[in-house]
Amino acid sequence: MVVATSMPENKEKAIQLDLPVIDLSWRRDAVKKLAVRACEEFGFFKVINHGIPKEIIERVDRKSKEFFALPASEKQKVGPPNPLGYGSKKIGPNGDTGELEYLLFHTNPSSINQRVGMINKKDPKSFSCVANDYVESVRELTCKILEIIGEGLGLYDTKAFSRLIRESESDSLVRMNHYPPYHGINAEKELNCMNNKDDKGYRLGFGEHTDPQILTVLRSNDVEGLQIQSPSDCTSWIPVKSDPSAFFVNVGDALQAMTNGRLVSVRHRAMANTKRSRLSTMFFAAPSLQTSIYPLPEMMTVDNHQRYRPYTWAEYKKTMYSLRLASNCLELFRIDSKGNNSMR
Ligand SMILES: C=C1C[C@]23C[C@@]1(O)CC[C@H]2[C@@]12CC[C@H](O)[C@@](C)(C(=O)O1)[C@H]2[C@@H]3C(=O)O
Ligand SMILES: O=C(O)CCC(=O)C(=O)O
Ligand SMILES: [Fe+2]
Repeated sequence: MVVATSMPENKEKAIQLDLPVIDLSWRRDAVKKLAVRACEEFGFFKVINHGIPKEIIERVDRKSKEFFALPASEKQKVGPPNPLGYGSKKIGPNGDTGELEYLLFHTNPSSINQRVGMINKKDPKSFSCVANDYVESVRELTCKILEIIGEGLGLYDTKAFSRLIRESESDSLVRMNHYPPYHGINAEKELNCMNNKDDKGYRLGFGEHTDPQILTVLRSNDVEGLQIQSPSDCTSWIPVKSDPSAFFVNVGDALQAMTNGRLVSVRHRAMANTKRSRLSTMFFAAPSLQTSIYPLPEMMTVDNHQRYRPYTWAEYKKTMYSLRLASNCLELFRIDSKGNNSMR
């Protein structure tokens, strides 16, 4: 049910919407139908009863909080985000900025060990062990969700997506974002004069974009901020109610391409709250660099021609890193009904 609640002057409509919730303890038959429907309509859903032990989640939350509380000089020891490392306010290589700091790592255990070993010299393994345990549990959850989606789509090979993430060469990433609160004596007043804020005075934390990978699995603390673009209207943003006990799943560009546009890579953004820190952790599930991504034959029919040209994940990454955050990278790989592509 969609309800327009207000029409603020900044032209962005605030809408309320019941976002899809998938309970993994439900019957498989129901879960697969609902997951596919959610990915078609919103490109997004919330997962509850996911089975990831509370201790794994609590430990990663604690480590992330401890890391971001360190002095800047300590955090910088991780190295600048090129693109992996520790970053503050700068997002990507093309001038994008946001009110956040972050850690971005490859998910293979040695990548995390190498980079974070620099921080806690007394106990170099503690951050990496906690992060690696988290990554492995969330990788498993991601594969389970991808298999549910594969079944829901009626694929002959229901593991076609999950196999790419289980590969040892998978290029999956993990990101920890910290959106600090905005203090200062005149915080509220200053915010009212700032650009990059919404009608509640929240500042833009991470600007609008789609995720380029196959699937993103996100978890956050209880501070809201994530918003997804309404499927029916590109100027409306739907705030996602925070739920630290749940995971939030969104379709990425590669899954949109492999399903020939049936599942949608949703545009989303994160706002920074004025009063409290938002902490979020994302697992970006990606294939290996040499994997060829193309619409699966089962996703094409006489009425639905091939919508994207084949590309390797390495080619897509190169293109995406040449673009600004808000760009629509997948559009450059689209082909029309005559098979023409604008990039070639
Ligand atoms: C501005 C950029 C940051 C980004 C790479 C890009 O050139 C465009 C896509 C951005 C994004 C969004 C989702 C993920 O957070 C991310 C790690 C990714 O794979 O694509 C970031 C990139 C980044 O921060 O390096
Ligand atoms: O931090 C968040 O809540 C979302 C961040 C995000 O979308 C991203 O890092 O790609
Ligand atoms: Fe994202």
